[in-house]
Amino acid sequence: MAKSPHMRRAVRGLMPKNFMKALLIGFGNVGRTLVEILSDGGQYCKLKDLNVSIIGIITKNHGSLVNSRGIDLIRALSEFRKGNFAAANPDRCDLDALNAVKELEYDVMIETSPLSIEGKGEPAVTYVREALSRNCNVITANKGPVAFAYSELMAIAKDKGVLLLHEATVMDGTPLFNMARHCLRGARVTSLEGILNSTSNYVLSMMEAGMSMDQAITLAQKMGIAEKNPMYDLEGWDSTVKLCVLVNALCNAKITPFEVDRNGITDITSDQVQNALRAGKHLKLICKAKLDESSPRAEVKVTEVEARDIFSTVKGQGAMLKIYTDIMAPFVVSQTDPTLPDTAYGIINDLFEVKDHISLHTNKAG
Ligand SMILES: NC(=O)C1=CN([C@@H]2O[C@H](COP(=O)(O)OP(=O)(O)OC[C@H]3O[C@@H](n4cnc5c(N)ncnc54)[C@H](OP(=O)(O)O)[C@@H]3O)[C@@H](O)[C@H]2O)C=CC1
Ligand SMILES: N[C@@H](CC=O)C(=O)O
Repeated sequence: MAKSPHMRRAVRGLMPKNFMKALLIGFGNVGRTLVEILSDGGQYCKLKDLNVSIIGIITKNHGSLVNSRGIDLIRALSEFRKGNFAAANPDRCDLDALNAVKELEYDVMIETSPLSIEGKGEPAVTYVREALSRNCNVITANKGPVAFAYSELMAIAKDKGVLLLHEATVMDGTPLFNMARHCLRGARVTSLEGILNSTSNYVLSMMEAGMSMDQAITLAQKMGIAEKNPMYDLEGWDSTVKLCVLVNALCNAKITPFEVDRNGITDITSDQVQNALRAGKHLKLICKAKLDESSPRAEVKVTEVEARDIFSTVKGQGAMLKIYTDIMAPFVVSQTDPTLPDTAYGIINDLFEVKDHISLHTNKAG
């Protein structure tokens, strides 16, 4: 591959040998939180062995930073807090995501651009496909690629001998896909049931406490947990894509979001929430998938759950997944009050997996 100006960019600082080079697509709530944690030298002592260096940060409207020897992350964060990467930053450039994915040299691409339902996961599906095709590992927090193109992308990853990981896509950093990969071997997942969207559960909980839907949505946006387009949360799309990721990854089945029978919480009124509460019940956006037949059946629906139902214990932005298998009795994975560091941790956990993979397999074409 010809060396582009971005690859020859000025060398500042020293990147020790064996550092994993990461290209970060997106520098929003998730991307920035990840960088804050990675750049916070002393606080997280168990991260010191990760040895990751971010060589590119790409945004859509806020410019990009590229340095093949590693970006100064503290400077990037501090400049971005003032609104943008500074024009005086020697790493600043206008490289867009597709060209960055195609041109730069990196070991792992981290995808944190927004979910797109209308675009069926694009342009992130293309970014992931391009990175995998270049023998690069991929970690995505964006659910689009794994909800819309799971089998195609996994086949490329397998063919190239690289990893496509997505722990942060469902229940943030809660070890769900890692757990399934290592601890569900030999068991067939037959059904899934869960509350998977933090924002809608938060909104319903706040409406129980007397807040209006609009006030609650504004708070969820301030917390950084709502999608860029919050209607994806409220109309059940985010739950739907998460359910698809779970079905595709845990059940080895093929499903895309448009095959899910979906509704959301947009039409739910405060009166309905309060009436349920008076009857000792709670309104919850419940996701269900059944894998018994040849093609999976999946739905996302507002459901009145009894106080004794385990899903009624999911408060605020919490989430819960009940997993049914052919061998064991159903078990539950639950998450309390996740915030952005939880999502960033999902990516960090995947980075450790990529690091191990790279040290085991040295078949990167370069
Ligand atoms: N927030 C959360 O709690 C969680 C989010 N996720 C997922 O993680 C992803 C990121 O979420 P979040 O950080 O909150 O989103 P934000 O909207 O805060 O940030 C998105 C970032 O992606 C950039 N971007 C937008 N379009 C493109 C594009 N076409 N190519 C390259 N970069 C692009 C944006 O740049 P610019 O600002 O310049 O437009 C911005 O830097 C989403 O897919 C979301 O579903 C997953 C788990 C939890
Ligand atoms: N918008 C999502 C963020 C995490 O995936 C949610 O509310 O759950």
